[in-house]
Amino acid sequence: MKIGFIGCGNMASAMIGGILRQGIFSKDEIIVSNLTDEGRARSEKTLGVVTTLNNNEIVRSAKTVVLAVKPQFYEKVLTEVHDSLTTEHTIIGIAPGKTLAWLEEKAGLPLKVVRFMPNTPAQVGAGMTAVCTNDRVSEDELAEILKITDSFGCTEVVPERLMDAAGAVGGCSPAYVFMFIEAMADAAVSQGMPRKQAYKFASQTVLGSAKMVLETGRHPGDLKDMVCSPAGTTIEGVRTLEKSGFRSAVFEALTAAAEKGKKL
Ligand SMILES: NC(=O)c1ccc[n+]([C@@H]2O[C@H](COP(=O)([O-])OP(=O)(O)OC[C@H]3O[C@@H](n4cnc5c(N)ncnc54)[C@H](O)[C@@H]3O)[C@@H](O)[C@H]2O)c1
Ligand code: PRO
Repeated sequence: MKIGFIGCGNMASAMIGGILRQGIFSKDEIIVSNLTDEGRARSEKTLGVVTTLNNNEIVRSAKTVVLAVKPQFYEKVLTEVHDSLTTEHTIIGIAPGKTLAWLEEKAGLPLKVVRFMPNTPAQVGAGMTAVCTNDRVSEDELAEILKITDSFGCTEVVPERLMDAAGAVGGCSPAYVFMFIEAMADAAVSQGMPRKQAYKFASQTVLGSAKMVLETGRHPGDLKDMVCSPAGTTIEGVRTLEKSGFRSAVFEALTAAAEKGKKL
């Protein structure tokens, strides 16, 4: 086995999807653990990878192990697999708040530790992942790790002190963008547009606007100004968004998410 995932829910499935699509590893080189037989059957059916109910089997069969359970279960899982871990292992944490030092301490031996902060758009190969490592991970090993994260989207290597910021602007923000899309579509529906068409307009507009920021390299404010005709329709919407505290609401939401990450 090349890689093992302890827990195979939303995030693990999204990452494995990219790894398989890009041919980084094959189905028989990936092992995942599930809590129940139903979960195991689901992972086999949807991903076709090797499955087990035994977390120690993951650690015994793969040298790279991703901890893909909720942060509340990290300590329990690390205690459970402690005796199977060796200094040859690379442990990858994907939970907010679980630092490199914390992961190494709970693993109980000096090993390679990596943190990913991915997001759910990884499911469609358009993820954004922050990566940091401890100093046992060499440049060559990091390059291999980046092949994994690049398979499900874009990657930025960041210093660990930026992982909570990355969690907010990358990990959590899809939820806020989906809320924005939903609200835009609701408004279009209230103006008479069919629901399905409203989602298409809202989603494609978010996608296209993001693409403009990425591809033109122009300042978002500049791109916003291009849309606002003098005495036109858009600037009226800008006025009401500013009045409703739109920017501040987004600022506060991301700050709250980053601060929560520091406490987990
Ligand atoms: N969902 C996101 O947007 C996102 C983004 C970035 C990081 N993360 C992080 O990814 C991790 C997983 O999140 P998720 O959204 O995939 O959660 P999830 O609930 O979808 O998946 C977790 C899976 O782990 C399984 N599990 C729980 N305890 C287990 C155990 N002891 N052994 C084996 N399996 C066990 C659960 O049955 C579940 O299938 C979390 O730490 C989360 O913070 C999530
Ligand atoms: N989702 C996880 C959470 O809500 C981590 C980032 C995105 O905690």
